[in-house]
Amino acid sequence: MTTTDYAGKRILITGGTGSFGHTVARKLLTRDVAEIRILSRDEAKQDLMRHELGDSRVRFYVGDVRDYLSVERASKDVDYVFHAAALKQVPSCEFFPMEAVKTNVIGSENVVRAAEASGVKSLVCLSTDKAVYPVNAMGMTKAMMEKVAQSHGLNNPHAETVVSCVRYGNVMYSRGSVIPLFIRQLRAGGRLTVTNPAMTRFMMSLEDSVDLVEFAFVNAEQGDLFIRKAPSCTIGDLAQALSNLFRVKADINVIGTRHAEKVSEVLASREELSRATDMGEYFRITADKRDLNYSVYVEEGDTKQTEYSDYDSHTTVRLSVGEVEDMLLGLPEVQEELFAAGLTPERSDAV
Ligand SMILES: O=c1ccn([C@@H]2O[C@H](COP(=O)(O)OP(=O)(O)O[C@H]3O[C@H](CO)[C@@H](O)[C@H](O)[C@H]3O)[C@@H](O)[C@H]2O)c(=O)[nH]1
Repeated sequence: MTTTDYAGKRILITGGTGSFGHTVARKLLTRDVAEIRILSRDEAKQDLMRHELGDSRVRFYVGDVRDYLSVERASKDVDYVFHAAALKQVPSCEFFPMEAVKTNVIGSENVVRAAEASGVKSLVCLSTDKAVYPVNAMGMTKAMMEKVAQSHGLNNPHAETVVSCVRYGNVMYSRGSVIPLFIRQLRAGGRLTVTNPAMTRFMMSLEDSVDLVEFAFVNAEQGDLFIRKAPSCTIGDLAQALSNLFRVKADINVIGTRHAEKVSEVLASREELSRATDMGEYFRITADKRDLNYSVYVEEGDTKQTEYSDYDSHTTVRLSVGEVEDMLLGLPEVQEELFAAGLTPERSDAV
């Protein structure tokens, strides 16, 4: 999709008041879009966003993806949908798994159904690496969301709406995540709560994640799932990089892993990679498009799977402490935090 493909189009962002929604909306407003709709539950956040963006092309719909009618209303006459509404916090989903089912699974099905009913051209659903070999309710429900998205094409060969998914790693400085937490702790004296210094996570900027969704809109065929290749770092190195930037000698307090955390994450499994296309910075993983008549397919085991290994945050390109500092310095939020602390946003030697 080129810039002009958005011209005159209506775009719906579910869960649109979050950091992803803000970034996408800002980007789209620089193009000639007819309308951006934000569907979300929190009217106060909507009001804040309305004032921040100050553009009459942005319209706000109070509603909940759990409620089909509210999704249907927001989807009417829409061309493209970014489905970002989700329960994303691992610990809260552990305590309230059925709430995760309602939003992430049933809510996503509502979004798919409403998109098809409204003749939407393309819908991209945002998923996470935690959906691969999931061990927590957040990941399990996101894995189910991916299945719901893929089954749309399987069950509707003449579907009008192309439904695809993208999987992210950790989006740096996202709300409630470890980077803003460590910064707060550094600015409050430097006692850092580190779960396990050896844990690794894929690191992506918000811009990278928005690019990934746009890539999906341009390239998606029914049921595709896209990932963007990403480097990783250990949480110990992340803590060290932030300590260096904020010139604070951190006092590391190892608190142990939280509910249902993994020591590393997998962005794509070996089984998926065996049917993926390497597109340079991205992988396209196609849906298994066989129907239920398995007997008509040639009986051949998939030997290719053994040639691949998981795309795992322990084995992908590993960032050094200095490289993590460079990535952090590229984030406007970290620059602002450094200015607020009276510091110059630049690399510094280990403290
Ligand atoms: O006080 C803390 C909190 C977290 N961590 C560690 O920091 C890493 C990142 O944690 P966090 O930023 O909370 O992210 P995740 O739990 O990995 O989950 C995030 O990343 C997912 C993608 O994998 C998103 O889907 C989720 O919404 C988002 O919360 C993990 O290794 C944590 O163990 C600490 O060391 N100390």
